[in-house]
Amino acid sequence: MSTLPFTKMQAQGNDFIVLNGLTSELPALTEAFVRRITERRYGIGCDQLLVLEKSDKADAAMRIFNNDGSQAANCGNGLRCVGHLLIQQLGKECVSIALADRNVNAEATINGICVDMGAATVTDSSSAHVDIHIGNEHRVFFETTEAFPSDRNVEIVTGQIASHVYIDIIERGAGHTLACGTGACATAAAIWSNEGEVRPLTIEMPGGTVTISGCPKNIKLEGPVSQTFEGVFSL
Ligand SMILES: N[C@@H](CCC[C@H](N)C(=O)O)C(=O)O
Repeated sequence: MSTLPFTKMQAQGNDFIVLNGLTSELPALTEAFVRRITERRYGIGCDQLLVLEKSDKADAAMRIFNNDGSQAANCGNGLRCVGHLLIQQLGKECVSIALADRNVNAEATINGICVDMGAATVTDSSSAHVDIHIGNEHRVFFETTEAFPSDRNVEIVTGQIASHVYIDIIERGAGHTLACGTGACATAAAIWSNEGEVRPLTIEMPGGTVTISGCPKNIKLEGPVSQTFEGVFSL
């Protein structure tokens, strides 16, 4: 039986398996394989599988798979976790990570890891919600008077006190999660759009807190991450 090395990481309880294709040979990333390794009882278990590959335009390319087997275009918490791993492995202060539609930079700060997420764009809105594109798609609800869509990530604003914003999350492809990095960015971008003012916000999620700063053209996502364990998966 062959084995596959993996690293388990988390950011505010949003948990990831990282497979490093820069240092090990990977199996075919079929939907069946993704569902098996991400399953919490028969596999290792996680919200998202992150796969690192070689890139000619960044320190590494990152592919993202939800635990239902679907692929995703962005993952803010995953970028912070992989940023932390690459900073340690490469001994650099700042690392670059390539996604399908953008390159992001990650650096270590006093508060954990900060990632320059690139642009977050408002694509639609109603009195109840604002839609945001940040590589992947989000609908941020300020009132729950409309049905939740299943084709995008959903953030529900449950309270706001000054610059502290409380949200719940239902992720496309992973269901309820304790935190979502792109969801935190989308929430800030939706609030900036509604208020007509750009200011740093603290986003409080069920699993922990992140800070959002920068501006809609380049949102910064910052907060702690940790490596929880390393192991080998039996193929
Ligand atoms: N947890 C992530 C988002 C992961 C992908 C998302 N479920 C999608 O399908 O777009 C984050 O931290 O951003």
